[in-house]
Amino acid sequence: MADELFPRARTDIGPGAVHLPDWLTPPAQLRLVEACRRWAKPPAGLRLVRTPGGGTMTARQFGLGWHWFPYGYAREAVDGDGAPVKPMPSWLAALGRSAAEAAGFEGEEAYDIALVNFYDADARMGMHRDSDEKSGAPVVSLSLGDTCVFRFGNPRTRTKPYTDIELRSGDLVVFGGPSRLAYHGVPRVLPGTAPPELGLTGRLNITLRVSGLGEDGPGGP
Ligand SMILES: O=C(O)CCC(=O)C(=O)O
Ligand SMILES: [Fe+2]
Repeated sequence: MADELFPRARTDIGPGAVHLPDWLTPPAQLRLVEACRRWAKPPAGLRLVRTPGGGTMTARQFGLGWHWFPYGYAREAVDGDGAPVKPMPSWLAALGRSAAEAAGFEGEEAYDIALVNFYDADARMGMHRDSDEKSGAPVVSLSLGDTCVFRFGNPRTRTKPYTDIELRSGDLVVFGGPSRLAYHGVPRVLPGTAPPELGLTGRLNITLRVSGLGEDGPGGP
């Protein structure tokens, strides 16, 4: 949605947390959506995530490189079909690196996890911290499709202070440093706001992360 006179500005949303609007070009967005459609198919494809309390997450998910489950990482879809997780493509790892650099971070560790969430119109994500990784490298978050409200808080409490921002297709958020373990969530998706050329009903979010779990994971040497 390019409905402003002025481009949206790069904004700090916390110490070490930055929002870079329109970071992905429209063709790059389309390539990522097409790739997500391929990866989302079985084996180890898009699944409903059950939480230990007996609930289900409303966003459906799959991983590349490592499989996230509540609450840890495995090399197989241990809470899904049990199949080996698909490898993390080197081009996606490189995209993670360049996104972190665009946000002002430098680091040597390779991005070896992609977690992809698919939100339909009613899906949300409660306030949580990304705390199952063993590395302090910044989390890179790419948004595709429908706009959402993204709530970015602080590392101490899942309540205020927090900032609500709109994430649109192509936007990048990177959070590291003092905000690496900040609580964040997605209170709502704005249905029907995806760029029409993506042909996507809903929202995809890709977070790229460094596992810190070692070299010999899927897609490793
Ligand atoms: O969908 C988003 O923007 C956030 C996703 C997220 O927080 C996560 O996957 O841990
Ligand atoms: Fe998260």
